[in-house]
Amino acid sequence: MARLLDFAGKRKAFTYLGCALSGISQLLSFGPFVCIWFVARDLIEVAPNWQNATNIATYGWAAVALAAASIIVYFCALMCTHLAAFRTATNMRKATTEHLMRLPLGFFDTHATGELRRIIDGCAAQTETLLAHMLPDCAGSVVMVVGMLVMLFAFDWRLGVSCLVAVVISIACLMSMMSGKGMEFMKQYMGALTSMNKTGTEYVRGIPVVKVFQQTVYSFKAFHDSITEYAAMAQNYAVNFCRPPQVTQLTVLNGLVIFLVPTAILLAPGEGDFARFLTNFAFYAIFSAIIPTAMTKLMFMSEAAQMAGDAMSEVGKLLDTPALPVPATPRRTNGTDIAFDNVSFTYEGAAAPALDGVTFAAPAASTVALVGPSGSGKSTAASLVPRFWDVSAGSVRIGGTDVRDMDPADLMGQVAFVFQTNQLFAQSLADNVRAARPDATDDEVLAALSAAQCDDIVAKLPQGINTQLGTGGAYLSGGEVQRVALARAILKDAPIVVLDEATAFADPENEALIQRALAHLAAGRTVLMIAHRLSTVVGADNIVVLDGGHVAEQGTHAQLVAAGGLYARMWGDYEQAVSWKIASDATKTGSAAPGAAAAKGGDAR
Ligand SMILES: Nc1ncnc2c1ncn2[C@@H]1O[C@H](COP(=O)(O)OP(=O)(O)OP(=O)(O)O)[C@@H](O)[C@H]1O
Repeated sequence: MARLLDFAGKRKAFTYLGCALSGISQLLSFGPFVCIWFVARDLIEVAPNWQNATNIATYGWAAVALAAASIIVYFCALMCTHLAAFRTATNMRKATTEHLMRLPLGFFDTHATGELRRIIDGCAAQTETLLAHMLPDCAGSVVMVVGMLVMLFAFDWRLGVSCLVAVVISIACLMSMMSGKGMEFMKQYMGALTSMNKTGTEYVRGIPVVKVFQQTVYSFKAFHDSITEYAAMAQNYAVNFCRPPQVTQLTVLNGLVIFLVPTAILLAPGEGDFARFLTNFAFYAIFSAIIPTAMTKLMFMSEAAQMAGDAMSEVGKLLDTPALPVPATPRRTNGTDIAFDNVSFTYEGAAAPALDGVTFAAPAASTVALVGPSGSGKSTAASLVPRFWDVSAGSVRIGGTDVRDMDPADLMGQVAFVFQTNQLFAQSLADNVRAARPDATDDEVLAALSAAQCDDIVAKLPQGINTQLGTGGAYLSGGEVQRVALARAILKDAPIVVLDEATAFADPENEALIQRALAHLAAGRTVLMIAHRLSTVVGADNIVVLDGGHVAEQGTHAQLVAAGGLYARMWGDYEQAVSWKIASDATKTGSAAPGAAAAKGGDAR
């Protein structure tokens, strides 16, 4: 609770004020019952001459005034706790989101999107209910229980004790549900909920695969299993664990009369002042109606506390995940050359290193290409430059400064990274490009788009750069998305550019445009690029060939082809593949009727 309330910042005081007001509201709510006792006493004293009871109206109005005051104070209490609860949830979401930004990328490989969404959003929402409603209700319930005990003994302690039996049984039932086993159940329940969220998100993302292969939800085994596990857990919790104590509690509370009536029948014969005794009995019979309300509030409070406790532990685990270390006294870099010095890197939990003793240099304003078979470590090497991960051994330096010694914001300012798969947000095209530099003007955005060969994209969008992209808006092809990503990198105007497979989704037409955009982006910058299509790296100043995490060879295209090593073999394979494609295109074009060949313009091209 202390850690939770810390998130409220200055609004923490509102929580305390809200709880105090809720307690006052409860005290005021006892008022009408006391008034009823006075009314009953006056009526019984003058019976059957009811007209002699003179203060009935006064007590009636007092009861109405106290009930109204209780409601108004409770409303104010909820206003206060809601103000604190919303701030707490907001600050929690901010803290977790900000912390995510500082975590190494590897964290996102081991934590699914659905799981993180539940922690950031779901957990904050879970604490909202506790702080906004349950906590003031709990404060009110505590006052209610204490007040109830005072009231129970104020008029006739023997009738009070008979009501108390139900309260004691009810509290025992609550305690049994909150016991060690109950907490364990709640943890498992929350775990099942998280797993369902996680696999559910993966399922939604995988729907295209499910549809293409004509599968059903049952074939998405992880999702199906998590639903059945959740259902079994919820049923087990509700039916086997909670039902016996709940049934006992509700029966006892709603059957208070079971204890009260026999006690009254036993005591009545020995009473000297029977009228007073009858008044007290009437009071207890009416007052006992609020006992179930108090106990139900306590029950909801205990459930909300368990859920908030679980939420806090999830949020705590996320916030305790170590962020990438930030240097105490960051060093600035003077140059834009990149140097890998004996770099080794092993993924968490992996048996073998992805990179082992990799050394190469990319002088300022040069273009260096990373090539090699699949899984040789190209993407891993590229990710070490902007510190998506930290090296296990050796160092990556920019302008002679180890990237780990640089201020992360400074490092990010120096490097533009174009990913293999690029994410466009459901915003306008302009805002998507502006993600690289939020203060860029429309003219600067247009210039970047034009340099990235996106003029045709802007021209075909109904509202130009202000057209909404994504759900409910315009859709772009893979190659077009790639060019927009290059526009982002151009707008960022960083001196170092890392390109991970920039032509991955390009058709021949798009590839030509992307190559032109790349030429624009590379001018005067240090470029580290990964490309599978070897044609795109022929002009690179240096080609580093990786194989199994080692540098197999490096040099210019001509030098490597002449050396007759791995690159020469890859180049040979590439040329063969291209000649096969040309041959198959020629066959297709040749065998088709002239009209069909014209219609198949794309193939002929
Ligand atoms: N997040 C990860 N966790 C564990 N191992 C990983 C992770 N990412 C990559 N690897 C492993 O590290 C090695 C290098 O992978 P990397 O993606 O850098 O290769 P690559 O040369 O870029 O491959 P490709 O050309 O297919 O994209 C591979 O053996 C891969 O299985």
